[in-house]
Amino acid sequence: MPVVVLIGPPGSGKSTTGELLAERLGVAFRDTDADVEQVAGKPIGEIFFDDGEEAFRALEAAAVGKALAEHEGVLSLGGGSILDAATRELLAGHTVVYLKVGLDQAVKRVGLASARPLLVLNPRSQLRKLMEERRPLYEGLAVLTVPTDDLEPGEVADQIRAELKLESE
Ligand SMILES: Nc1ncnc2c1ncn2[C@@H]1O[C@H](COP(=O)(O)OP(=O)(O)OP(=O)(O)O)[C@@H](O)[C@H]1O
Ligand SMILES: O=C(O)C1=C[C@@H](O)[C@@H](O)[C@H](O)C1
Ligand SMILES: [Mg+2]
Repeated sequence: MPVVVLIGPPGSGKSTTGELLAERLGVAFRDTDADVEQVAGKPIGEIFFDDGEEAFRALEAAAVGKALAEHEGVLSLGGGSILDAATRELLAGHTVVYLKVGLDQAVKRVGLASARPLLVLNPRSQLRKLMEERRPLYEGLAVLTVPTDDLEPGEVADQIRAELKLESE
């Protein structure tokens, strides 16, 4: 079972913070977005473009199920993976941490990073919509919520360690 499962919208820092947290705990890091890309043999943007979001979500649900079953370290989930009801059920009993981010910060952060297929056109209004839709799902799944707006990724990682009393291996 993963030590910690990170959830949150695009730009919340799941990949960045997850990698740092794993490093500090001395455990492996895994990101289901990378798992999906490996299975599909192409980047997420191309999966959306060639096969559509539904096909991506099916690959994602399978990747999350597999990672939850076999990964022992820190696991970051794709931002929209919690839209799937079966995935939400699988997350029960896991140490799920919600990385919370405000709209302004999220817009800034995704603007800095590589293209995200759902945010190509008008990232601010797309992000606002998906954050509003998903907030109750993220909140309902989390055993810990960390507001990240005023923290560096390393500080977020340290807060998770402290709040969950996680020891390095
Ligand atoms: N706490 C933070 N403070 C400042 N910048 C951050 C923070 N967390 C992440 N970032 C930056 O924001 C960008 C997006 O972060 P990251 O890719 O980790 O988000 P994500 O939650 O994994 O997004 P996605 O759902 O699209 O995979 C990166 O450029 C990263 O360096
Ligand atoms: O929030 C989302 O729906 C997404 C987030 C990313 O992690 C990727 O899984 C993909 O870009 C979709
Ligand atoms: Mg990510």
